[in-house]
Amino acid sequence: MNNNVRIVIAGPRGRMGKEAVKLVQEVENFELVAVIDRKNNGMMLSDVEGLPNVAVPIYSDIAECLGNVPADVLIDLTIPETGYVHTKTALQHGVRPVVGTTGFTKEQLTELKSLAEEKEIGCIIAPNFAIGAILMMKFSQMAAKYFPNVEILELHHDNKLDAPSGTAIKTAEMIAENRPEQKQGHPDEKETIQGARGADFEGMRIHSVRLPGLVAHQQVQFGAEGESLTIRHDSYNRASFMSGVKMSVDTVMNLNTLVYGLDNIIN
Ligand SMILES: NC(=O)C1=CN([C@@H]2O[C@H](COP(=O)(O)OP(=O)(O)OC[C@H]3O[C@@H](n4cnc5c(N)ncnc54)[C@H](OP(=O)(O)O)[C@@H]3O)[C@@H](O)[C@H]2O)C=CC1
Ligand SMILES: O=C(O)C1=N[C@H](C(=O)O)C[C@H](O)C1
Repeated sequence: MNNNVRIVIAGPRGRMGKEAVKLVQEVENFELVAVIDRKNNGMMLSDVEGLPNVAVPIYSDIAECLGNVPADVLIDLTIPETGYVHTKTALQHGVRPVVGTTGFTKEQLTELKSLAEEKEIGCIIAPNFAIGAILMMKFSQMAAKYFPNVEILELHHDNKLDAPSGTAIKTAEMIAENRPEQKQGHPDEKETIQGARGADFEGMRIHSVRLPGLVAHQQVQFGAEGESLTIRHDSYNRASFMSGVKMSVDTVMNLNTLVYGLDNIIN
C-alpha cells in the first residue's frame, strides 16, 4: 500500500509556492499530485518554463482539480481572497488544508473552523511557518505579562499585499491574552500626519515597513521605566519557512479541527 501524503500546491509560481514544490519533492513520503495556477490551465508543471520538471497536471479551478485528482492535503500560498475559496473548497472535498496565505478575516477563520469541525478533518492556517518566528511570538506573549507597553514593528519586501502582516496580527492577538487593553503614549497625543502612530490593536501600535531588499522581519519592543526589551526575528529567505510547512503537513493528517498558528502545535 502507498502511504504517501498526496499534496496539491496552490500558487506554484510564487516565491513561497516554488519553495513548497521543492520541499514536497525532497520529502520521501510527500507526493505532489497537482498544482493550482490561474495561468497554464491544462498544461503539465514540467511544461512551464522556470518551474520544476515534475509531471503533474495544472488546474486553474480547485473544485475541478479536487474532483479529478485524489489528494490528502492542499498547501495554499496565494492571496487572501483566493486562499479563502481554496481552503473552503478543499474542506468540502475532504482534503486537509495547510494555509500559509495571510490576510483572512476573523469571520472567515470562524467559518472555516466550523466547516473543518463539521467535516471532522484537520486544517492548519499558519500566519508564519518559521520556527524562530513562532518562538518570537511566544516569548513576546510571556514578556507582555511584565511589560504591558509594547509596539510591534514588522518589516517586509515591497511586493507584500497585506498590512499589517499576518504575523504581526497573530503576535498582537497572543500578547493581548496576557495584556489588558490599554492606551499607550501620552493621553493627549495627536498625529500631525495621519498614521504616524501606526495601527491600533487594543492600544498596542503596529508599524509596517515595506522596502525592497527585505524578506520578512519583526521586532517586538517593550518599554518600562528605565529599561526596554526587544525581541526580534529575521527570515532571510523563504527556505526558512519550509520546516514549518513540513511539520504542518505531517500534523494536519492527525487533526480533526482547524488550528490557527503553529504556536498551538510546537511545545
Ligand atoms: N505563513 C508563512 O510563513 C508565510 C506566508 N506568506 C504568505 O503567502 C502568500 C504568498 O506569498 P508569496 O509567495 O510571497 O507571494 P507571490 O506573489 O510570490 O505568490 C503568490 C502566488 O499566488 C498566485 N495568485 C495570485 N492571485 C491568484 C488567483 N486569483 N488565483 C490563483 N492564484 C493566484 C500568484 O500568481 P500570479 O503570478 O498569476 O499572480 C502567485 O503564483 C502571501 O499571502 C504571504 O503573505 C509568505 C511567506 C511566509
Ligand atoms: O508576505 C510575506 O512575505 C510574509 N507573510 C507572512 C505574514 O504576513 O506574516 C509571513 C512572513 O512574515 C512572510
